[in-house]
Amino acid sequence: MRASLIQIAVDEGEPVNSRRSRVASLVREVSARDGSDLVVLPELWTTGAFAYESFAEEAEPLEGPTYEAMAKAASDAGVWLHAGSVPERAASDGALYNTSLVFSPEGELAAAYRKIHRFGFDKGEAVLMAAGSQLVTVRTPATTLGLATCYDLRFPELFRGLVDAGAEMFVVPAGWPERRREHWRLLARARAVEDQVYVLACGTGGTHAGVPQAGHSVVVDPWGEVLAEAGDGEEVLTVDLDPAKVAATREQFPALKDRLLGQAPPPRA
Ligand SMILES: NC(=O)CCC(=O)C(=O)O
Repeated sequence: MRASLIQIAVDEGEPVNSRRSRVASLVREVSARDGSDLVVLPELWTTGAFAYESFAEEAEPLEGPTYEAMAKAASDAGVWLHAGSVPERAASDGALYNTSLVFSPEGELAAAYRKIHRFGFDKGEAVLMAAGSQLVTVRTPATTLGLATCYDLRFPELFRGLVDAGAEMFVVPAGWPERRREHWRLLARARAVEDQVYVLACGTGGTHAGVPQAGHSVVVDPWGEVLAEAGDGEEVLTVDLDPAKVAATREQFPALKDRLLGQAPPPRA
């Protein structure tokens, strides 16, 4: 299985419509050039994850312009496409969500994941957006993807939930800032090692809303080895993955079997 992560540079000088068509073209070009089975884009690449004032302005219904452009790009390219996330204005409750979209090679929506942990504490995304409440996995012919977004990476219990739901590959779009780049690199490897899965973590480059982005999209294997890592500009990482390595790693080093599943945690001394 071949995966390509497209680390987009999100700079505010580029209008959202131009970036949307540019990214759709990139999905087609990269898939054709590299023979990718799965293409991954970052979090909130239309606005930038820190461009809080643009969220409401650029919000889209689920089946909005980004959905349409990405569904078409996936079917034109014939790839599974994790299209990163969009600021979604929900038809049901009018709330704003940070929603990831995954399309099948036929251009059908395979899954939508609303980010559960919103970043910003008492400002930014944490107050502007509503929280998702459901774990989402996607069964593809090659593997089962577990979905998470950016700040979610700091919450290992979410990923354990995805493992229990059958995930073998975590796909994590992000808009992580340069200032905490080492947290990003560390946490991506930690999630891979503790859950014995592949981690495909795709961030943004560039600077928006005055926040330089970390870049450093990374692919980690179930043993914690970094298979590929980007720099801080716009860049494509293409990597061959062996889904069977997940089961092999879990058999060779069966630490997941030692979890205290269904038991209360040990009492305090
Ligand atoms: N967009 C985000 O979720 C940013 C997360 C972040 O900056 C951090 O966890 O640190």
